[in-house]
Amino acid sequence: MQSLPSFLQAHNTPSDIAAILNGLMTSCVDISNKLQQGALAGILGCAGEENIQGETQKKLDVISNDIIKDQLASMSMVKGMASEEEDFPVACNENGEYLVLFDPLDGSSNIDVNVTVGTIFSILKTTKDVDASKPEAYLQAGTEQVSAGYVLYGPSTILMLTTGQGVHSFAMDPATGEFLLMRENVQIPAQTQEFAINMSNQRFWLPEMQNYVADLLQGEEGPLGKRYNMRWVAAMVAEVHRILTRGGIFMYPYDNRDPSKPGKLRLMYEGNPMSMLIEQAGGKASTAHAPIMEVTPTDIHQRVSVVMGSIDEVDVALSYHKK
Ligand SMILES: O=P(O)(O)OC[C@H]1O[C@](O)(COP(=O)(O)O)[C@@H](O)[C@@H]1O
Ligand SMILES: [Mg+2]
Ligand SMILES: [Mg+2]
Repeated sequence: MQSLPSFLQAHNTPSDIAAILNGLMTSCVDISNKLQQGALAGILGCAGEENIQGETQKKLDVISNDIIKDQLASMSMVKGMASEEEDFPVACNENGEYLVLFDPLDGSSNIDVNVTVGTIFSILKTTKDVDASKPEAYLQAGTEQVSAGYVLYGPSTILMLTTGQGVHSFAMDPATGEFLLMRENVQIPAQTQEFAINMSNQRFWLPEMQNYVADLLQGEEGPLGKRYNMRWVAAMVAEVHRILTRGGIFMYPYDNRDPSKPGKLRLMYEGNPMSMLIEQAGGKASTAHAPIMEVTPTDIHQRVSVVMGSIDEVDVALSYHKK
């Protein structure tokens, strides 16, 4: 089986991008091992701090963030990084030409209940003259990403990766820490009968989303004419992984719980990288009004509403927003 470094080489991945990806995987092996140790290592529970988004940080949010930060800071091609768990971007190496944005631990409310979590990353190209300590340096649209992916820590540890030429999956061999190629050119089925949304927020959604989900729930007796199943893991990595594996639609729509936040998920650390994966696998990713990757970012921590997955089903959801 082909290892990640030899796959990247065989696919002529620019050496700097390959080095960043291999470096990120070194960090993810470390995070995977920490998660395996779990309670035995005394690393579950809260860190006693809040991140810039006002969310309580878990110890493992902080540990994972530090692992990735230390790794990237040592890499000459990394100009700077921005993390969901860091208030401000971190400038790294002056001569670097790449920026790395990441959600070190996605789905962190799952940690204490021993359920799937993940790491999400996005890589942008920059120039040597930018000031990577400034948020403005990172405000590129998702269409500019040169690579994106996630590592899922579940029953096995899996990498889903794109460098703009399809989506490929790798499984970590726990004995060696190597990521080995499992599937090339993953494709999402165009149609689905499975949706994922946090139904407890229903009363906060806009009427368009209320109407679409009401029709999903009517099944074969409703206008969509088919019976749907529902899943909610509470980790975007797991929801997107399910969609890349067997199709589906995942939504974290705008809601009016807090009018200052157009959705819960973060554009730069979650929305953009996951959209690149979904679109590279033949799916579609939208805010409900525009492609997520075409949103012009104004803040590194900004939120975005998300409707992504099987292309035909996403189009059905979007049709409710045009009515
Ligand atoms: O609390 P909810 O509504 O179930 O939220 C779940 C969503 O929040 C997230 O956990 C947010 O990510 P973080 O854990 O990185 O903050 C997503 O992965 C997931 O889709
Ligand atoms: Mg997250
Ligand atoms: Mg997180």
